[in-house]
Amino acid sequence: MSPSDQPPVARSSPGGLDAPTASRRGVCLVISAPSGAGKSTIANALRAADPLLRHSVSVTTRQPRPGETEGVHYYFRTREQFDRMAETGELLEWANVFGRGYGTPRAPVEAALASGRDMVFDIDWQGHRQLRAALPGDVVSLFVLPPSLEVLEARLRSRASDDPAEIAHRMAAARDEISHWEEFDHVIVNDRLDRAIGDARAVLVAARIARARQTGMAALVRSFG
Ligand SMILES: Nc1nc2c(ncn2[C@@H]2O[C@H](COP(=O)(O)OP(=O)(O)O)[C@@H](O)[C@H]2O)c(=O)[nH]1
Ligand SMILES: Nc1ncnc2c1ncn2[C@@H]1O[C@H](COP(=O)(O)OP(=O)(O)O)[C@@H](O)[C@H]1O
Repeated sequence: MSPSDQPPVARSSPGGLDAPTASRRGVCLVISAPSGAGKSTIANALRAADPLLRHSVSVTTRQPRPGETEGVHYYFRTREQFDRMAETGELLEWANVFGRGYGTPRAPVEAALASGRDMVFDIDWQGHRQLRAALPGDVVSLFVLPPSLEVLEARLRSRASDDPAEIAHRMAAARDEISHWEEFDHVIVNDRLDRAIGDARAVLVAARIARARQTGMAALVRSFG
């Protein structure tokens, strides 16, 4: 293999921070968990350590929480606007979660993957299923478990972003979300946050290496004409 055929594996760090290349399609890291288990915290930590990792900003019909910004945390839309986006194919996947619409805009994902950018998705199990079907071979998934349901409830309360009725709704849905854990490639328990972030980072690095190997093999096979 000549140096130019080398797959674009990270050389400077195990995190794969090299500049993206069009010859290497990006990978999608899906992180799912019951509400309050820590998936946003983990996804934010991954992105903070890796500015090239893109966050897929979802569309939702729920109200913004204090501190949430349009276009950064979510695109906040009415139910009518959301339904129109779903009907016209603007959403790569969508689902109703806790009685609200949530969906992934299609165009940014397709552009990012084609230009070799990796993306992290904070979506539920329904979105994970749809994304896997829509982007075969591009998705690696991670399910985050809380140490216990008691800790999960305590985290939802301490986050103080939802009223007691909404917290009760989310706790009632937690068992159902957790029942889908076997559909995911990897499962971690978010007990100590630093360890959970390290585990998530290892999943991302492994996905990048696997993708680089595929790309490297394709380049090698092409070189035989
Ligand atoms: N299918 C799907 N689920 C989403 C999307 N965006 C967010 N979700 C999920 O919707 C649920 C509620 O999200 P949110 O209201 O932000 O609450 P949080 O998860 O407790 O911070 C979570 O399970 C998210 O993973 C999306 O684009 N598609
Ligand atoms: N390992 C952890 N230990 C203690 N608190 C945590 C841990 N991980 C996350 N948290 C806290 O729990 C709350 C819920 O986390 P968040 O990332 O918002 O969950 P999710 O996105 O899954 O709904 C937040 O207040 C967060 O700071």
